Amino acid sequence: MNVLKTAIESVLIFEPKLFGDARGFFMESFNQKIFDDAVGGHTAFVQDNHSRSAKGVLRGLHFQRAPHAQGKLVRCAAGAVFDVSVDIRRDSPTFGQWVGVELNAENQRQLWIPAGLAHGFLVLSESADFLYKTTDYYAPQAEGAVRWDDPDLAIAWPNVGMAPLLSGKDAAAPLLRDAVLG
Ligand SMILES: Cc1cn([C@H]2C[C@H](O)[C@@H](COP(=O)(O)OP(=O)(O)O[C@H]3O[C@H](C)C(=O)[C@H](O)[C@H]3O)O2)c(=O)[nH]c1=O
Repeated sequence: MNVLKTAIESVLIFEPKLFGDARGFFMESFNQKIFDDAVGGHTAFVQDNHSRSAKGVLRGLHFQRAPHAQGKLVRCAAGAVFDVSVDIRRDSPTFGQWVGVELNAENQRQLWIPAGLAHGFLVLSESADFLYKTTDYYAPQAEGAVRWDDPDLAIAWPNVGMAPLLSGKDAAAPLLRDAVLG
């Protein structure tokens, strides 16, 4: 497992080792010891999620407020997505900065998004199966969202030849300054 740092402290890219042969491939998609060593301490996951989306679907930018903030270890098992993490921690030196990385079934890359950051992704392939582990349970009463196209964030979403397909919730999401500072 190769671990890469990003522009946001503690947001990490994991590149698992794929063992290919005539049958296909094998990889360890999660190893608790490797993960804990990489993030610097034991991290317990309590929930696994799986969503499937068509091309052009954009889910996000979402977060759960404390004390229900979720750390997320995300990957794209089939297809390809542009995955984004945004630092919305008001006291962070990288507040308002974002990291974007393509996760796909070829590279099987994973992104670690610590609790307190917002997360979203745009589907690049005809369909994408998105799997992730979370460090806390779903708490809809604590859910927050930030607009995917917030001009202060200026996220460089790839052009997939269509307007993003959003849920009603995401289409109505507030700007970061209203979601977090307001
Ligand atoms: C997240 C979640 C949702 N649900 C139910 C609630 C709704 O009836 C349905 C769809 O929920 P939602 O539209 O919020 O799903 P996404 O838009 O994929 O939300 C996720 O998208 C971004 C990318 C994230 O990082 C979060 O994990 C999460 O906010 O699943 C559950 O039962 N449990 C859950 O943990």
